[in-house]
Amino acid sequence: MIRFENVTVTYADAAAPTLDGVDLTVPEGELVLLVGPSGVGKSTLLGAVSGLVPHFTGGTLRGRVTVDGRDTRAHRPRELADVVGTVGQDPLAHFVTDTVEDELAYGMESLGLAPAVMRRRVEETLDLLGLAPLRDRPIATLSGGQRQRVAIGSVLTPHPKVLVLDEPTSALDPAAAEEVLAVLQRLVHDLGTTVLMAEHRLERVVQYADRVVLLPAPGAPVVAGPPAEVMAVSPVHPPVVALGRLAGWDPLPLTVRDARRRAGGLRDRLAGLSPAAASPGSGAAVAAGGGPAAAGRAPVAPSGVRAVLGRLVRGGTAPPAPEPPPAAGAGGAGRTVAGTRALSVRRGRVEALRDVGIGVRAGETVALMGRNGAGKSTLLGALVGLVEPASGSVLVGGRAPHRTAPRELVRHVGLVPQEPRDLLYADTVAAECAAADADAGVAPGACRALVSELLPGVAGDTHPRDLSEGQRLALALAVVLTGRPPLLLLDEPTRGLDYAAKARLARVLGRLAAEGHAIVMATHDVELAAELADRVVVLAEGEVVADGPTHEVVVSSPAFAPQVAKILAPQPWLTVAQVEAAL
Ligand SMILES: Nc1ncnc2c1ncn2[C@@H]1O[C@H](COP(=O)(O)OP(=O)(O)OP(=O)(O)O)[C@@H](O)[C@H]1O
Ligand SMILES: Nc1ncnc2c1ncn2[C@@H]1O[C@H](COP(=O)(O)OP(=O)(O)OP(=O)(O)O)[C@@H](O)[C@H]1O
Repeated sequence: MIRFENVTVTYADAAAPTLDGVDLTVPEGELVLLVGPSGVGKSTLLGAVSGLVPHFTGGTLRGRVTVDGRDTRAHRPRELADVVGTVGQDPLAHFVTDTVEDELAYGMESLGLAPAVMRRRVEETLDLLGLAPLRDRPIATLSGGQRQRVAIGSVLTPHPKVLVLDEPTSALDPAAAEEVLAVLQRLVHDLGTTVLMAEHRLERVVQYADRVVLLPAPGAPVVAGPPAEVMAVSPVHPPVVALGRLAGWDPLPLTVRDARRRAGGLRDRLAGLSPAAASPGSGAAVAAGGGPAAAGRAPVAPSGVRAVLGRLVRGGTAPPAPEPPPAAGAGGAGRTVAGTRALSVRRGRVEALRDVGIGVRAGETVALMGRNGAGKSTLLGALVGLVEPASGSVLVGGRAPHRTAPRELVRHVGLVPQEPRDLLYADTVAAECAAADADAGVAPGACRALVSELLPGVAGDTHPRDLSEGQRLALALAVVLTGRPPLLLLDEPTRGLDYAAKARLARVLGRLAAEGHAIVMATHDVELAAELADRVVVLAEGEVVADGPTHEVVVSSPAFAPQVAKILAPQPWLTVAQVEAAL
């Protein structure tokens, strides 16, 4: 159904091709998973199928890509729309209407489907994706995960033969991700739909794949085959595979269930041992950047987030340095740096937070978890003064954020928003980093070194808009981390990041926590939470429903337990690193 014949894609001004001589066949009615490190070219490959590459991205495509017999270079994306449905990494960029219901109908309208069919499919899709309560909502008021569901729903309704999905579960809570994958699998099985999907969270998806296609390194030949065979050699693999490789299991299990069946011996070896406290904060491997370049482009759109936070103190005099973080007690958390008391927040008609009381201490890393729309981003927003309390109070560094001047507030708190684009405004990575260094009043080069530590190989002269998703997130993280605020807020900080990059992020954050910075991250990434958080706070419909040490909260919940915990239960292990250290 999809065919690549000797396909080479080279972006304008790039030193080397992003894809080089790719040959690939995706048969009709298969679910094929595309995997590979951050920035390797997965989105580029998907774009060549939907026609976005090179029609919208520029650059050159040599060779031939056909979808259902149509050459994607000869057909613009619009002319492929009846065959291919595409969900990109940034759904917001592709929404064409204002409300949920209209967006679900739009694709069918442009294909001229009968009104009765349209009506039926909209209703089906609203139910399928849990969107019925949101049907009249303006899309602009939806949470990140709610938007991602709408984006997925809007490509399902026209029933295209081919679905091309770029990290479709990145903003979804674990249960929603399972639902979406079950829906996709049903389309593949029942309708013969062909699905090509790129994902980083392999623990969520690999068991649904008929085949896996691996891009191992930029420009390297693709490796395609049955999931277990590719996972055995892949540089990116889920914890279940990492554990299987560590324990020498053969064949390699891809599911928790298969791994549990083989785990008896490993459990025996681990009996009587206990997980050592993780110490991620050591060593700074700094690699130089290098790679493709892009010409100057229009600035990335500004946004409310940036206007209020972080990057506002630009030009002119350097801002006051951030307050040094209060010292943490040896091995334990220090004094409270931020907190809420009986906090309620309204957003439009929605009571997004209700009676929330939490405190965050110096040196503590807190994971905020909970369903899409539970109020996680709203809580982070309240901590930086982006949203006002309806009742109750918020204090950060002793101040009420919404009443504190931004210039003062940035000394106490920094936020990496869910959409990293919102934070970036310069024309190049280098300029962005220079501004971040100046804003923070630190030596030039600090931000750039952080970018390279998080994700080696990001070229300094690239326009932030041309970065891959993971590269852009690494840049946004570096910009905020350069400011070293005492309270660091991260909204879903792993989109586009491969496992190695996540481990490096964990190391950087671990270092900051050890120095006394407090970290609060809203995340659906249960593996990251297990690795990094001391404490997990679970929100449900705006209320705190659990708050406690990570191992207690996540292990007691099937939705939030990491793979290793499920495999080795009832033993107390959460991560492969813990198991490896103990053996
Ligand atoms: N429009 C563009 N112009 C120039 N370079 C680009 C453009 N789009 C992507 N690139 C570069 O091509 C490389 C591959 O990017 P791509 O988005 O395909 O990677 P990816 O594997 O999808 O990454 P991620 O996992 O982070 O989403 C990156 O180095 C990126 O900077
Ligand atoms: N401007 C707005 N008007 C109306 N409702 C809003 C607005 N902004 C957010 N909401 C609603 O408030 C609730 C909380 O949203 P929030 O973004 O805090 O959720 P979240 O837990 O971060 O979700 P996700 O996991 O999907 O990112 C959601 O139901 C959302 O639809």
